[in-house]
Amino acid sequence: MKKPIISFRNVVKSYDDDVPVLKKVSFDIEEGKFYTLLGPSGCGKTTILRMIAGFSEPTTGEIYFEGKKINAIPANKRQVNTVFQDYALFPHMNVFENIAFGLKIKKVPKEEIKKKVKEALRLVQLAGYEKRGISEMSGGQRQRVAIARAIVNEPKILLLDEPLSALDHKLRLNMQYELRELQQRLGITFIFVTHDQEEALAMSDEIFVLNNGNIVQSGSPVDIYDEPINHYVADFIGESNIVNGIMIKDCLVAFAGKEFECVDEGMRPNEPVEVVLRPEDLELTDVSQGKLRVKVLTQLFRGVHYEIVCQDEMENEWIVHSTKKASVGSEIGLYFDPEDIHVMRFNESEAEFDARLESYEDQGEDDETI
Ligand SMILES: Nc1ncnc2c1ncn2[C@@H]1O[C@H](COP(=O)(O)OP(=O)(O)OP(=O)(O)O)[C@@H](O)[C@H]1O
Repeated sequence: MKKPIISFRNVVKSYDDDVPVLKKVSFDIEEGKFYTLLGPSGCGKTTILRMIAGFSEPTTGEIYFEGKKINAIPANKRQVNTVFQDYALFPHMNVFENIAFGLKIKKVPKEEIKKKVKEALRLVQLAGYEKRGISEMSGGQRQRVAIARAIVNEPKILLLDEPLSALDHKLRLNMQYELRELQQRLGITFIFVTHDQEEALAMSDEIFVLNNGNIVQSGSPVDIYDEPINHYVADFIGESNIVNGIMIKDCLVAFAGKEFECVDEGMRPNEPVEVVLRPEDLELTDVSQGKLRVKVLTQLFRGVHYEIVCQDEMENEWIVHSTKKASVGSEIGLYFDPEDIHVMRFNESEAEFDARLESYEDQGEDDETI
């Protein structure tokens, strides 16, 4: 890994001597990538963002920016800008004044401000909107003004705290695409917070999945979707069938009363495991060709596919997403390939996540302006 732009080492955050809201969190952020902090409400995503921005300090542990400790560096001395959920635009100012605000405070010369605001507006595809009032802009346009206001300062890191949550579904999808494209064009590091797994999968280079003050897994969207580390991640990232099983030996797992060839290795013989099969990886077939014999319990039309709930002979329920229809009450077969089976250890812990972090040495310098 390249030298990280941001590193957290054993960062704990507690309020009022309570149970910590972040419990010894360690991670590295590489420059120029799109990161997403993903997790349910209250898991600590915004707390991490606020500490990167400099609005809040760790109770214990260290935060580094390009190798320098920045725990106590105030927000205005960091090369970091934030786009907030509610955009926090000034309603009485026009678009130009909103975007120019920070530069004016920094006493940047007028001509330079004009040039920078124009460029920022071009980047968010709002060229020519300088004189518009904020109240005359749509939700998506306000969102873009908020982004322009953040990027006009040329930050090295842009933090985005659920910036799409106020938008309707279609606009949200458009903005996902635009944000991703903007990040690639600017080449700066984006750290995006969301509780929406589809958004995280669509936009990110790297996802950190959080639960209850811990990072439980980090990786590319495909890694996290295909190889969830535990039940929580498998359940949170997309719909999953999760059943208990036994890893008989390398590449052979038993569940639902049968043995199946798989691709997982490295577990103890006869280790109890959880087995994940994604609904879209299950194919409906004849009983004779299926690997599992199931009875169809319910079927719902979901637009792109049917969602079919079946039950096997051991009474495990299986959700199947299929473009084919099934008949409720009929007996059918489910077919899947060995690589569609994802085997997870029980109790894959956060301590193991920390151990997997590459060690990043020479981080001993004290706080200083960066
Ligand atoms: N200033 C504060 N004082 C006390 N507790 C706080 C404070 N700020 C946050 N918390 C608590 O810390 C925990 C984590 O909050 P945080 O805002 O980081 O979660 P989140 O994952 O961003 O959630 P959401 O998606 O709802 O914004 C929550 O239990 C919250 O109540």
